[in-house]
Parts: sequence; structure tokens; C-alpha cells
Amino acid sequence: MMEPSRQLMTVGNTTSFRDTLQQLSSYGWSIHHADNAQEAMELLNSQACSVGLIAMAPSASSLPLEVNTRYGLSQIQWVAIIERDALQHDKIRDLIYNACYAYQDYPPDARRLDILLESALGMASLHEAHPIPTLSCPDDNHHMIGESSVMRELYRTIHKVAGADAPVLITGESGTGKELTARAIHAHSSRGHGPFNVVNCGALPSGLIQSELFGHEKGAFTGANQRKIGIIENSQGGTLFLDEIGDLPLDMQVNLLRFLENLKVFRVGGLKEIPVDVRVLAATHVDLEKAVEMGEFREDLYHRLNVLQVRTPALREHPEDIEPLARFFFQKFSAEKPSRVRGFSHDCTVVMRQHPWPGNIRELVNRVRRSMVMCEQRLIRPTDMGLERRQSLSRDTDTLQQVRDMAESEAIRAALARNKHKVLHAARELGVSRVTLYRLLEKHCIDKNGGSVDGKTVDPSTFRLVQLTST
Ligand SMILES: Nc1ncnc2c1ncn2[C@@H]1O[C@H](COP(=O)(O)OP(=O)(O)OP(=O)(O)O)[C@@H](O)[C@H]1O
Repeated sequence: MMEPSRQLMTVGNTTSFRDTLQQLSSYGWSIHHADNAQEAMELLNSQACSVGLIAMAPSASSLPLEVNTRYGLSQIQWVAIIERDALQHDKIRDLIYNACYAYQDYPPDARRLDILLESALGMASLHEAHPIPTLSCPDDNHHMIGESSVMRELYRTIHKVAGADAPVLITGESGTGKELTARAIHAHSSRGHGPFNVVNCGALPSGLIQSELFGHEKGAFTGANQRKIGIIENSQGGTLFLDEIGDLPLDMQVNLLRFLENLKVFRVGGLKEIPVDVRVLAATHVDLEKAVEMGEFREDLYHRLNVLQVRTPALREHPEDIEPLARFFFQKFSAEKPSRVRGFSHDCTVVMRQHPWPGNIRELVNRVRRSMVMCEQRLIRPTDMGLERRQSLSRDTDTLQQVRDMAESEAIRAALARNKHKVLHAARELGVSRVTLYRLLEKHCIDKNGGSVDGKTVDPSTFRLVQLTST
């Protein structure tokens, strides 16, 4: 780890302890001053300060929270200098408790402060040593988190398809980040400055869908008192994301296909075609090929949308990202609403790894949010997240065979995921022949796409049940 540099940002009215600051300079601290939050943020853009010393006025500035919200909670370790009496104010107590590393009374003692700042610096460097890996998005709210090989592969694919102006079909289980992926494709494409509009095809009432998408002219039907511009036209110069495309009624599929072929819309009741420059991204969590076979989805539309394909991985395929994701959501929610909770207990991180996450990243978001409400301690425990340590791995009654079977089935699923479901490659990685791997897939009821045989979400404990009942 690099030796942390002794850059110190001071904020607020520090005139009453000017001498102390001079002594700190003589101890090797480079001091940069900001009068207010705005200046502090500007300073942070040019100086790599990770420790802040704030002269906290009795009126209680919320500055440490503001700065941490902007820069990511825990990025700056704050030490507050306060009048002892100020601790009687709830607001100040809360602020120090929630946003500061430590505090010292007036007049601050240079030696003690030096030690305190040094240890704050140590804490800051620990945070820096564990940055949250992301795919950045120009829009601050939509960064993608995860540094596993599957997520890196996803980022690479996003960059590749962003450069092409063709439709993209995004597939993946519910909650795996299909919409976020669509936003990232848009943001990294040449249309990034244009609009990004989302239509959930499953949520639109069938009677309204035509006019929602294509718009209508005044008087086109009873109740059409005004001209309405449809969402396709409103996406001019940008991207239209059609979520749950599999739910689009068949008659609408024809209209959408026509639009994709000539990039012109006909408003309902309109007389002329209007050209629209828009890129269409579509997402589905159902198997569209199967839907085509069943006659529920038009084959021509499927091929038109499926020019480029991106698959968002299930969370169980990249368990190494669970903790960084959980930390990211924790920081995000802490910034939105200051919390006394400081992070996750060790037990909690172990249990998060064991949980199969059938609801994927959305489930993780919800569980982290819940845990921050439920937690009564400084660290979140498994029960705060509504999770229990999985019995199967720790129960005395598990036979060695059962434990082996579970490990075997999890290793196979992970190898398939890593090898894009290519059985031959997964078999090579696992050091078995292809025939053996097929036999094992059958034994563990795994289809070669990593799901269970009936296509339901894979939960290792379910596999165990299947196995126990079939033997
Ligand atoms: N890699 C990621 N990094 C950070 N947040 C993520 C990531 N992937 C998903 N999320 C978050 O998880 C939640 C679900 O993501 P999203 O809505 O994109 O999933 P989805 O696959 O479109 O779900 P559905 O199929 O149910 O519509 C959102 O809050 C999203 O911001």
C-alpha cells in the first residue's frame, strides 16, 4: 500500500487555533483551507486530501455530510473541533456520530491532533485500498459495480455494442441489471446526450399501447382531445428502451417491426409518416426463442431486435461482487439518509456469499435497504438482512456425501457461467471429460445454461432437495 500523504483540508473558521495549525505544518502536514462546502468540493477536485479538519460552529454545519455525499461516504475522514458545550446539542452530537472519524475540544492540542489525524489518514487509506469497482456512467446515478471476470466481460460488450447503432437485445434474469445495462449502452454511445426513454411493455394497458408508442392526432378516437406525441417520436436523437419486450401484444409487434424497418412512425389517425432517428434497445427475462416456437413472439421481429445480444449475468455467477455491491448500496443509502450503522459484520458477509440471490441485484438492493432500517447495532447482522446462515453447510446431520454434492453442483454451475455455458470448455476447466460433465449435469438436474431443469431460478438448496428425494 502506498504511504498516505499528509494533505489536510481545513474548513470553517480556524483563526482561533491558528497556532495549532502552524505546529501541524511543522509536523509535515500540508494544509489547504476552504471556507465553505463549495470551496471544499473545488479543493477536493485539485488536491488529494483524504482527511478534513472542520471547525464546527455551534449552529452545526452539515458540511461533512454534504461533502461525503458528493464524494462517496467514507472518502474523507473528518475530525471535528468543537466547543465542549456544543455536544449538548442533539444536532451536533448526531453529526459527529454519523459523519466524523473523531472530534477534539477547543483549544485543540497539536500533539494529540497530529496522532488523531494520522490515524484518520490510516483509515482513509484503508478505504482507498478497497475502492468499489465500477463501470462509470456520465450520469452519476447509474454507475455499474462489479469487477469479476463476468462483469468485466459485460463492460467490454457494452462498450462494443455502444459503438454500433443497431438494435440490441438484452437478456438476463429479473433484477440482473438489464435496464442499467441499457442506460450504460446509451450513455457510452454517440446518442449519450439525447433522451433515454423507457417503456415497460408489460405494464402498458393494451388499449393505450399504440398511442403511447406512436402518438395520436387530435380527434383520432373518442377522448383524443389533443395531439399526442408518442414515446418513439419523443426519443428523437436518443435511445428507446423497450423493457419486457416479450409482453408486447402480437399486433403491436407488427407495428414495431414496421417502425424498425423504415424508422418512420404513423401517429394514430395521422396521414403522414414521420421519420424518427432513434436507437431501440430491448430487454427480456423470458426465452424469446421459445416464445417464437410457441407462436407468442414474431420470428421476424426477434431477428430484427437480436442483431446484437448482451446477457446480464445472474448474481450467483459472480459471487465475488456481492460484497462490493452491498458496500456500494450501503454507502448510497447512508448518503441519502445519514445512518449510525457503519457497515456489515463479518458474519453478514459470509451469509451474503452463501445466499443464492434468486432476485439477483435487486434483491440485494432491497435487503441492504431493509437492513439499514432494522439494524440496532453499528454493524449489520444477517438477521437485519432477513438472511440466516444456511443450515445445510453447518448442520451436524449433513453427511459428507451431501456436502460434496452441493459443492460439486455449485462448482459446475460456476464453471458453466465462466465459460459462457460451453460444456466442452467448462469440462476442460473442471478437469473432466465432456461425457462426465453431461452425466454430472443430469445428476444435479442442471441444464447446460446453468439453470435448473425446469428453468426455475437455481437455488443450491433446491438441488439438494431434488437429489435427496430422488435417491
Ligand atoms: N452492476 C450493478 N451495479 C449497481 N447496481 C446495479 C447493478 N446491476 C443492477 N443494479 C441495480 O439493481 C436494480 C435492478 O436493476 P435493473 O432494473 O437494471 O434490473 P433488470 O434486469 O432490468 O430487472 P427486471 O428484469 O426486473 O426489469 C436497480 O436498482 C439497479 O440500479
